[in-house]
Amino acid sequence: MTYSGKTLLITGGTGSFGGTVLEHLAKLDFAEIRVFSRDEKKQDDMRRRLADPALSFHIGDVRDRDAVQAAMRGVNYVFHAAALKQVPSCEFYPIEAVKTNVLGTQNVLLAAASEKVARVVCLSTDKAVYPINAMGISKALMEKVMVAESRTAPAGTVFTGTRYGNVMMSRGSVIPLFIEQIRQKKPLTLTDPEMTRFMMSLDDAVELVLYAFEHGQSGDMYVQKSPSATVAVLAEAIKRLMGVPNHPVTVIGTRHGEKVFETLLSREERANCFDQGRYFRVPADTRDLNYGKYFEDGDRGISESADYNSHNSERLDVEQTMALLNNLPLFRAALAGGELA
Ligand SMILES: O=c1ccn([C@@H]2O[C@H](COP(=O)(O)OP(=O)(O)O[C@H]3O[C@H](CO)[C@H](O)[C@H](O)[C@H]3O)[C@@H](O)[C@H]2O)c(=O)[nH]1
Repeated sequence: MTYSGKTLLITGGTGSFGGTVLEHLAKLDFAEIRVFSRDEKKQDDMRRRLADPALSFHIGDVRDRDAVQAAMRGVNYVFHAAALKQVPSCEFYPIEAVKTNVLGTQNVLLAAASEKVARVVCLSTDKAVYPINAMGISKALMEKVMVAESRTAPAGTVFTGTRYGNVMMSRGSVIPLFIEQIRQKKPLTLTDPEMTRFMMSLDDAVELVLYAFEHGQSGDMYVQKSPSATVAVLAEAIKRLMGVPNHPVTVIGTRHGEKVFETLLSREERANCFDQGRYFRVPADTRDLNYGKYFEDGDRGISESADYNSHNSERLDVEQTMALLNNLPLFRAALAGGELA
């Protein structure tokens, strides 16, 4: 596809997703890329760092429909990345998660529909599937809002979503934490050695969003097939790569709001999705609101299906996890003594 003359808006564009997607987009020839976010300092840092005349910066909050609408004028495409995504803060302030993740998404989609935007991709997380914490619950509702709005969107406006798992080396996540603990000669704090997580790089996450952007039909959710690792394997891989195989480990137990594994596709979604090689496409549920059917028609496919989770996906061993980590520029920079994000 050619994007010359087109304008893209990225909500939450100063975050780690925004920074990486902009590197990928530089090759795609957009006329203008608008970054919409709340923090003027982060915008100013990004403006200086990238010094790109195609980039423009818009201060605003997705909770504010007028601000979203104003930023959306003349826009062709939207990546909706703005979110409250930290599990503990959403746990203590669930209504704040609803305001940003649910109502904010509705604002983005309604503004996009009224401004005749061609495509919107909403970013979600594996924590939205069988959710147990407020962050995951709010993201699950966000996905429902995306699918519901896709049903009534005007012709020519396509809403899609992506769901991805843990992004390795992302700010505040376990890998930089373990690196820091090794640097400070403190024991690694393992929650539960058998706990598993999907392992994705930031580039994988960006490629998934670009795939949904280019191929998605309205109401589709896209998921990337991802390998997973236990926390014990991850810790072992980091210790070996940092040359301290005997570094001590303490098991601290499961944290507030944490699951022993994450799920990228529910049983029902897996029964109804399309396998597209690297990705699964989950089409929108096109059943109507006919409760008679709901009580009379079951689906054997669902009964026989299993969900796609980090316990039953391809499991990485220590060597494979080391290879994956070694492929991450941010990890290699950290090994060389660089600053952690
Ligand atoms: O000291 C620690 C911290 C984490 N872990 C384990 O490492 C895995 C990954 O933990 P992260 O904190 O990196 O990732 P989470 O799956 O907990 O979720 C993270 O990613 C989410 C986005 O999907 C949110 O941003 C959330 O707040 C953030 O913690 C988990 O099994 C966790 O139990 C440890 O063993 N020890």
